[in-house]
Amino acid sequence: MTNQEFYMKLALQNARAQKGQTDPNPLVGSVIVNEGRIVGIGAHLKAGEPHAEIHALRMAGDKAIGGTIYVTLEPCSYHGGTGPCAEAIVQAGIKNAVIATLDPNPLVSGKGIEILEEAGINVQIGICEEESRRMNEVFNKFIVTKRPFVTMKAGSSLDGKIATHTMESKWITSDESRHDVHLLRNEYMAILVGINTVIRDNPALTARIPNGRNPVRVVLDSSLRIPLDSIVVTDGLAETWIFTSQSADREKENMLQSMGIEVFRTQGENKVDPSDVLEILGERDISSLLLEGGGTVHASFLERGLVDKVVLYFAPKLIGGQSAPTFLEGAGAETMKDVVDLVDTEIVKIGNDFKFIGYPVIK
Ligand SMILES: Nc1c(/N=C/[C@@H](O)[C@H](O)[C@H](O)COP(=O)(O)O)[nH]c(=O)[nH]c1=O
Repeated sequence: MTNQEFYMKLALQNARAQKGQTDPNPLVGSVIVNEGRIVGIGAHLKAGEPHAEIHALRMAGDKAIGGTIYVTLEPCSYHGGTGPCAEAIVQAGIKNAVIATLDPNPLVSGKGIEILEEAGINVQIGICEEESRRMNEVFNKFIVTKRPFVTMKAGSSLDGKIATHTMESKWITSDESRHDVHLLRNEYMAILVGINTVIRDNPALTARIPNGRNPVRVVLDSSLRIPLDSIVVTDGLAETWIFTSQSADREKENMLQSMGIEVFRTQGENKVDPSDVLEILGERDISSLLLEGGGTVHASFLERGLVDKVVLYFAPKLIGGQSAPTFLEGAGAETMKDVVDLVDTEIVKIGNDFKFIGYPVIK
């Protein structure tokens, strides 16, 4: 590992530690080094608060003069909350800038670099670029498409079942895995389930970890079948947004709204189109969405190419049963050329379970 990679990885580590706090802003970290010593470290902590570079420059003070700044994302060039970082870096007397990746926002990409270079600062781009881009996979998608980054999550047996054929499902995966799921929920701004999951499991869908941030609970319910005494309707622990269709009962809609539940009537006569859901969530500045099933919902997003990432928790169990539900239902692939391929895959052990992560190839 080169010196530059060492300092950039330290900046990445500081950025990553803020996951779940900075939405809808990206995760950004910065380290300032002068004569072989770290003189400033910073991370963007919360949207609206100072950027990572500003924190690092404040810590470095005069020791920034003649130093090198490492930043995981191109310094901003527009007047955000604390003024443009690129100009602050110039004012502080920094001599070299090492940047992991350019800003994905086409409106500003490259402008920060220009300000640095015009001031005579040596700029190097691309150190740990892939790691930085993957860390901000949510921001990178949302800032360009204004649609949430969608992760499909399931907990299942080795044979892909999410319940027995008698619909028993508590629990398939281990406590450690389910704790990891709550860490995942904490990172996402919204979590989505189909109405069958609400009726069958009556889930809370909250992030039950210390200082956990509960995502907005999104329920696809085309004919407003949701029981009024469901936890997601009555617990008040997080917002619940229900997406329904034109044919849904108005009376039920009014009843839910009187209980503080937002109901979105999408354009479909009897169905809710996932694309409409993503468009509305994007308009409400939801930059990340976790799909928690069931299999029909997963299929409806996956077959439209709307899933950006797959996270599967497999327990070393075999459930079997032709009618036992799996985490992916729907019509399914006709031929092998229609299957969904996953790339950049990773498998980690969690207790006796293992967690699979992969990225669908969008055809
Ligand atoms: N049955 C299982 C899961 N089940 C996932 C969903 O079907 C549940 O309704 C949802 O996680 C319940 O949310 P809660 O009420 O907030 O706990 N998911 C898992 O990873 N492992 C399982 O063994």
